[in-house]
Amino acid sequence: MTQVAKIIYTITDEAPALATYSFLPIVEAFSKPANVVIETRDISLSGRILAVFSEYLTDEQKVSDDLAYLGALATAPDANIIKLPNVSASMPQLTAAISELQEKGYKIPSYPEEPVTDEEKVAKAKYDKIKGSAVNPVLREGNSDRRAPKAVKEYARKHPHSMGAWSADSKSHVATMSEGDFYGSEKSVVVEKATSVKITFVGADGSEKILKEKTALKDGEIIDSSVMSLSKLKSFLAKEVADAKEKDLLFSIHLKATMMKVSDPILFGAAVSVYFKDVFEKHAAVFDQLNVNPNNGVGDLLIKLESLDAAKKAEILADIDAVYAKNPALAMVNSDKGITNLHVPSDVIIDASMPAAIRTSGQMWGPDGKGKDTKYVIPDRCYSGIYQVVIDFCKKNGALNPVTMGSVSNVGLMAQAAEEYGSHDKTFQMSAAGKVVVTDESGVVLMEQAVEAGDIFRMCQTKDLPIQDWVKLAVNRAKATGTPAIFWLDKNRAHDAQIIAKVNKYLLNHDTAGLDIRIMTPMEATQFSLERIVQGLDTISVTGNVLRDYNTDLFPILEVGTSAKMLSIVPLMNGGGLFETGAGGSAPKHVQQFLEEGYLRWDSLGEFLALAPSYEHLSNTFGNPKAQVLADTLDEATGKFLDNDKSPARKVGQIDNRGSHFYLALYWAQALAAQDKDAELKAIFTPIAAELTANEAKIDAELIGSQGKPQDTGGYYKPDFEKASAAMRPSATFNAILAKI
Ligand SMILES: NC(=O)C1=CN([C@@H]2O[C@H](COP(=O)(O)OP(=O)(O)OC[C@H]3O[C@@H](n4cnc5c(N)ncnc54)[C@H](OP(=O)(O)O)[C@@H]3O)[C@@H](O)[C@H]2O)C=CC1
Ligand SMILES: O=C(O)CCC(=O)C(=O)O
Ligand SMILES: [Mg+2]
Repeated sequence: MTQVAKIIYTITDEAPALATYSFLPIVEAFSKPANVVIETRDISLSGRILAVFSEYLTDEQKVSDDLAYLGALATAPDANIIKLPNVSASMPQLTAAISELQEKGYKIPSYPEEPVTDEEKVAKAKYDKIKGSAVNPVLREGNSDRRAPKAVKEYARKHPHSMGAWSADSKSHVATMSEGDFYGSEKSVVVEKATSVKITFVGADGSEKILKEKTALKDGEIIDSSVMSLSKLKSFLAKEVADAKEKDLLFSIHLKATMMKVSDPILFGAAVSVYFKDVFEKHAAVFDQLNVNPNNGVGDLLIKLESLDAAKKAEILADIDAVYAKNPALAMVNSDKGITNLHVPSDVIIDASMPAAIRTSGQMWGPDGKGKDTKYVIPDRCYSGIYQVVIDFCKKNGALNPVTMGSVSNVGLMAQAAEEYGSHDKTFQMSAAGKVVVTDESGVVLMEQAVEAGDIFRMCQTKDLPIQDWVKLAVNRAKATGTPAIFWLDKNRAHDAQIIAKVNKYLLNHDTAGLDIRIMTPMEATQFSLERIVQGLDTISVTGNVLRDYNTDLFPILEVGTSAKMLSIVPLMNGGGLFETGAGGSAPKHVQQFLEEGYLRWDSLGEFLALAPSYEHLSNTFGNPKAQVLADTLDEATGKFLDNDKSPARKVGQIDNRGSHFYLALYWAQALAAQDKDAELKAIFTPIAAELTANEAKIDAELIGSQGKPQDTGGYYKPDFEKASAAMRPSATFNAILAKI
């Protein structure tokens, strides 16, 4: 164990990174008198790019590989990490970040789309590792416990967010495949003893190609394989495009192209190429020349058209317009700017996009900027059914009511890259027909899947110790709350059947007398939880990694308006603590608003909620009672913050993120001044609280006064520290008081 009681605060991207310029100085100031050191580690997209391309940089430009450091730390017993959301980059985000860094004088290579030289091949491999959800799987050496704290739930009951009314004859629905998907093809095996497996493609002509030489497996590990048929996917999509047109619905597709960085961009690209079939067929030669890849969306296509001569460009744009006229209208991401659901693969991320639509009467926005019933295309059947159950429930019972509804918390199996979210290095698109074979060390065939050219083969791993830990966490939460805990598992899925056997086995290790623990299919569990929710009753959802992600946006967005207000704890399996903030992402829309209007809507409640258990954990691991005082007073301050409604509003002239930080600091200092557990902290914070209280109106005026004009942070993916700090800390009075601590 190291001697210094240390919390690592992560530097990330977009809105949470901006918030950090204002909030971190407060955290540092309040921690210092309690002998708690706050260190930062940069896991932003730009930081991660620079860390792995050192050889292209000058000595001054080189940075340390903080993600590697944190990955190792996460397995240490004294780890204490506050993890803010970071960008899980899609291709368009990655290329934008690379360009920004190049413009700033970093001589890193561009993304080699078609690498030829060895150097290009290495660069592409490095970028592909940075792409997508590259941070969370590294840090998540534990399972997840996410819930809306009582104070947050009470706040929502007192200040209910808007909920769009539901009509019984809403035509909105989920469209999902009936065959040829991952669900339909899944095979699963448990290896009793540690071994390693090889994944090989065997062509119809008998030729062999090793897809992955070696994947190490531990005792009792579950492995699965499944296939998405590209031809069945495309015919399904074509049928749904036609059906949306006939039923006069908006067409939308909901995927997780960030976290599922290999498979889902291909699914997204299939939707783009099916919807815009006429354009892609007619202009195939030009698109080939321009390196157009439908997986990167229409946005990327439009950028590439810029390099054509005016006549050719006009012709293609006219053909695109003809497609819009012929096909159903697309759901919009931003109707003012003409950005559709098919523009950017990372603009529509299922965990946030589906609940947002359900909250808005089951509608999305059409090209005319008006809400309209929508077809929600979620190709694979594994989890799509839960959203249809919620839609049916709202059609029958009307919108849920935040004032009276209960809560669905989550205990999620996540540790050690569990299930689909760890499958990237074992996911491949097939270039020819044949079969994919998974063999163990002794050459025994464990699984075999038939494939056609274009199909996606995927293998997942789920380790046994994380499953044991997850079952334990579920039992502990059920005991602590007296609430039913439902395992969302479908015995008809090969993978889930293996998990069910392990759950039944490991539940026997615990005293479950008097607890209500059940196993239901995801669709049954959704129905059961909703029936309870409308009676004001709580239910724990105990789920695998994907449903952990989906449920921790779905229920919070309906219950408390946003997943930003979630407590999100990851008890690391080796004893450390990872405290994630909220359950949502990096809210790119908020950055745009800040740059244009000087108003930052990001709600840091997730950061406040994460920090308290982090201090508490630190107090326990390092025997530092002052840290416990910080935790208790921070909780008190957060309660008062909610009572007094000091979260950011939405518009210029009202309190924003920076104002919310001031109020938290004010209430925190007041709570530290009022407590009697630690005389030293009381003495330090009494004058600070008095000064903050006396200057409340002045500070508030300085903060509000800075709003309403464009801001310069010196960069999007790599802001300039001085400029961003100045923009985020505009109250000289507040800064001067903080400096006195
Ligand atoms: N843990 C992580 O690291 C995660 C990272 N991401 C990444 O975030 C980026 C954007 O993803 P996206 O799906 O758009 O998700 P976001 O959560 O960033 O945005 C969706 C919407 O959620 C609301 N929201 C989320 N957090 C807050 C907050 N703290 N305060 C106020 N509102 C909030 C806003 O909604 P409204 O406008 O309705 O108020 C926002 O526009 C992607 O790059 C993605 O990879 C996504 C999820 C998790
Ligand atoms: O890692 C990511 O890309 C997103 C994570 C996420 O959405 C979640 O854990 O809720
Ligand atoms: Mg999520």
